[in-house]
Amino acid sequence: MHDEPRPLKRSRLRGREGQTSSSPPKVVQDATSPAALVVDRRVDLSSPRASMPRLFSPSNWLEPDMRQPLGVKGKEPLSSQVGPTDRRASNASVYLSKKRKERMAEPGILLLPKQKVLSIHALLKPKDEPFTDVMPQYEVPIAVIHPDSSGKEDSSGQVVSKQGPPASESVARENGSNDGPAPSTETMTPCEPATVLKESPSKLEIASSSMGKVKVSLSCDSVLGRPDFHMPSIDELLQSLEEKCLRSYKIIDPNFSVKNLMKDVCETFLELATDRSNESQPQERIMNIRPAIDILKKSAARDALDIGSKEYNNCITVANTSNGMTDERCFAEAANCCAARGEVKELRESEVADAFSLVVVQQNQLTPDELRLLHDVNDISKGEERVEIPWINEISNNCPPSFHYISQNQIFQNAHVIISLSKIGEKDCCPTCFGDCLSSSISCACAHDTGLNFAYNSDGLIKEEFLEECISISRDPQQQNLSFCQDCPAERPKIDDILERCKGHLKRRYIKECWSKCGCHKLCGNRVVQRGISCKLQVFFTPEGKGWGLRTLQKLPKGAFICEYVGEILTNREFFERYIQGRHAEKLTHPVPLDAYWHLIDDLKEEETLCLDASFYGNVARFINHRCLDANLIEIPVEMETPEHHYYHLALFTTREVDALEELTWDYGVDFDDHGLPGKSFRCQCGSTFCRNIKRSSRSKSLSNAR
Ligand SMILES: C[S@@+](CC[C@H](N)C(=O)[O-])C[C@H]1O[C@@H](n2cnc3c(N)ncnc32)[C@H](O)[C@@H]1O
Repeated sequence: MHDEPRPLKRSRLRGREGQTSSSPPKVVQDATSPAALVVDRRVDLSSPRASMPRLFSPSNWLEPDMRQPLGVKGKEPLSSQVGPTDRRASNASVYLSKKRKERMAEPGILLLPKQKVLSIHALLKPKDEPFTDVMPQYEVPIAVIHPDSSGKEDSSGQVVSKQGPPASESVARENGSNDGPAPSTETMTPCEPATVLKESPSKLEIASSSMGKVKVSLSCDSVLGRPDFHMPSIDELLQSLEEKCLRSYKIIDPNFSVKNLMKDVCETFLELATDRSNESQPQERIMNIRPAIDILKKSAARDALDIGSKEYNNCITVANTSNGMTDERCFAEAANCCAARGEVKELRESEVADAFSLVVVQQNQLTPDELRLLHDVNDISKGEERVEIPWINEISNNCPPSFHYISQNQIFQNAHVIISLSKIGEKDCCPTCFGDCLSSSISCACAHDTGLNFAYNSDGLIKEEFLEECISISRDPQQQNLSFCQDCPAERPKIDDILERCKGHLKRRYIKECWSKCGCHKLCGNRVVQRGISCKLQVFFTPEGKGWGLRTLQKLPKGAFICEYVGEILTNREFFERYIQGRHAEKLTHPVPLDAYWHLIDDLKEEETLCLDASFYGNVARFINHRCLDANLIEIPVEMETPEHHYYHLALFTTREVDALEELTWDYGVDFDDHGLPGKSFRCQCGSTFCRNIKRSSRSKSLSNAR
């Protein structure tokens, strides 16, 4: 988009030479002019705001050689996505009025304060108009807002109309007045496409038809543009605009949609033009589809368009879905459906309510907590991590589920996790070490748990041998890798049920990292997990029906630390109670038992049998999907501040080299034949040859094929 070249502007003004700018334009019929042009004022697309640099886009994360693949859909050129109706409508040559105040002050401008508009223009109520054989198949715009007061004038300086009855005539008809000439529907002709595009390089247009429809259209003339001009897809354009709005204009609602903003423009236009706000029948009142949450009350984006409705800032649309969840997306989707079809469809309250059981709530009903749960598209961690973790949805309009992002485990209530320096004995730390423990010729005490050898190499990766051992323990469900409790803590909370036999716990290898009582540097090679996430990750919506997932935006080597599985630390009983109270009904996350030490202690107290629950509080690991057996991540317990193993950190490392944009997965250890336990009720879509959720017959076939 670029500013209009001067010669063109002059040519458009040619017909006005010799006129004073204050001469009031008249409305006449003209069979040769492209559209009915009544009022003009343009949005300056070349304003500094409009050309603000994109500070960030998910694709900026990519290494240069991988930027291309991210765009999954919407690759058709814009022109091919514009249906005949769109083209015809864009031909209606209508422009957005920017500031009502300014307009009123400017000479030669026809858009007046509301009452006057009503008395002059034909933008009143949508009403039934008889269709005759000669009428076009589509609705004919009867009013156009034109970029400047010069408008589309004939040589006498009159504003001209082609398709419809002049606005003043329609109003006269509406009012039952016989003063003006009768509107002649027979003279209406279809809008011819493209003529406007040739005349103006870039402009925002609003067209309104006698049927009460309003359409916003953006014209951008490539011929007059730069030589490097190329046509972006509509999806590309919307995504880029949305990112710009979210970032540059500080609109923090991830549901913000440019399509909806355009729809807002239409709705507000119609409102202003027809005084709909005063309509008495609420069920027929057109509902304003607004950007779901206008937190800043007055966004700069809105400023730029200055839609100017008083109540705009006070109302947001929130959908109440049938399952009782609050979801503003339904509404946006409904609007987007229309927009996707190239229509600016008016959603009436009754229609919307039927479809989604929507209610409109006031913005001030959102609690600070709810606002906090909205996800920043550029960083779902909200600054909690060392790196930004963007999220993207290339499949639908859904945004990630609400949860509190935490980067470190937090105790819910009863979990017995005592972090005390006095509990860390000589054998659990290395106070005399200095700098990097890995570079010392003698392994320190912190390497004891890993066979006098650190688990990490100098590149910060898990050493091959240690990693392979961890993988084989986790993937081989043989008896020798399992231990069984006499009195399994996992079974104890089910007090009313028949206690089941311990299902076994994996005998895991541990990593012991240096910590506060150690003398080494924070950058010591034996401190990897505690330094947090360092690779480029992205939360994305999976196309296979697994919901959200996590992927890497860079190629990762084998043994690389990805993230810790972070959540609330609950006792087993607390989790069980949470589960039976139904608090997990809508949550997809699973409890992760910290059970690696259970079998070694006979009288493990209840408050020491812990699990992690990331449903309500968690980090990015809560998006990692399950893959049976051959997942590219593995979880390894990491001990830091508490030497007794009943509480530990669970860190995820790559089991192999992982390509950029590959989804990251780990094996939850789900037993798909066990239907009794929380969080196991999904139909696995992992796609692995070793999937445990496929029917036994096909599983054995695929396993034997694999061998
Ligand atoms: C820890 S969450 C992972 C993130 C989740 N996909 C989301 O959208 O929030 C686990 C849930 O993801 C879904 N899921 C994970 N792995 C899956 C798989 N292999 N096939 C189908 N659904 C899966 C299931 O609904 C499961 O309950």
